[in-house]
Amino acid sequence: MKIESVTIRRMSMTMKNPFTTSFGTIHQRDFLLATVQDELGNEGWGESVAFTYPWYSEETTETCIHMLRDFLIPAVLGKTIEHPDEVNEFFAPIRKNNMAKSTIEGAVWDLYAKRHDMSLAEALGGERDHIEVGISIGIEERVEDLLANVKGFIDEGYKRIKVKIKPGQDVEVIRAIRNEFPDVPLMADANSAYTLDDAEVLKELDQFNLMMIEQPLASDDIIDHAKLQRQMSTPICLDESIHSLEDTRKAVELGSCRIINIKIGRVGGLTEAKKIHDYCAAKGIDVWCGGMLESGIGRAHNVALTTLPNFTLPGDTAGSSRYWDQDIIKPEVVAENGYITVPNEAGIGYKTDIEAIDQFTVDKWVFRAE
Ligand SMILES: O=C(O)CCC(=O)c1ccccc1C(=O)O
Ligand SMILES: [Mg+2]
Repeated sequence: MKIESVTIRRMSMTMKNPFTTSFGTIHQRDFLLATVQDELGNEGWGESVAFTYPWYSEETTETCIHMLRDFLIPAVLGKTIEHPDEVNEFFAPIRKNNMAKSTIEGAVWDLYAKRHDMSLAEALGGERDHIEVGISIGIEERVEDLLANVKGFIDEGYKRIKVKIKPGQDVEVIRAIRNEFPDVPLMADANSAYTLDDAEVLKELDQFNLMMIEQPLASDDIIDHAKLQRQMSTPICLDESIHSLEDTRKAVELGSCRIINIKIGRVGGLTEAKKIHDYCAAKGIDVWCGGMLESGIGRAHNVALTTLPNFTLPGDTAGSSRYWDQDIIKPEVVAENGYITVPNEAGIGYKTDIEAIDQFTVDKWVFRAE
């Protein structure tokens, strides 16, 4: 298939509820959508998960626009591609910028699946017709509000509860949840808010039978995580530290984690995500699919990826209604009793709602092959 055109849209969607991490609160979700078109008029869609502020990683919406316009789109425009794995080869000379790369790569995967009349899940080699999902709950100032949120999501049937923690809002918060909900599958995500100096506090979390603690230490660290894992019985899960299969191999060899959160954007696309999945399957490391407060398009990619067999733990891909009053796909992603049914239709399997997309578009650029 020939890449005839690429369209980039800058989107801005208001979140139903603000989401607070150890870094701050997100009210407005600004992100990019990419549409790639082939010579037959088929269209594939991808989403950039970068935020406007570089708190989670160094990438931002603006750096993604720069990378896409000046390097990544020129690398694929007019090219004939047999399989989406080839996109990685075109991007190989360009360092890092994984979220920017993933925007196009994801769109090419969707295009490829549609062109071959398969679902994206099928194109990836997925095996499940439904996936188990959990929920990620932001920090609340009042523990009562957090407990009410936790209860609401347990009642909705989510398969595991993840809460954000930060220094000063950790052991007591988890204790309060455990007191109320002694058996709920529970985990904590620190988004790199601690250092090894906090090991004593982190070790206190061992008493609460958590499924895991996600990214307690620095976003670029695997050494200290290995030291911490040796002192803690709770499995460590890495998120921010893992950008590639190579990072995964090193973290696993060092013993820096026992679980990996795979985010398509963070690792540069579905091809790399699948490689990490396969490696972890061979090494007996469980993986789950992380979330980045995606719109329906990124969410659909997450659903498809999660159909691979080693996604053995519920991920963060909750239903659209957790994030949006109105999503940009039809139907929206629905989580029912903690399960999302994987769509059978070609590509991402959900229709893009172009009216809604236009409504949330604040800028748009079209690039055509010569
Ligand atoms: O619900 C979601 O999409 C995931 C929420 C979440 O935990 C998160 C949201 C934004 C940035 C980073 C993270 C994270 O997993 O660390
Ligand atoms: Mg995380």
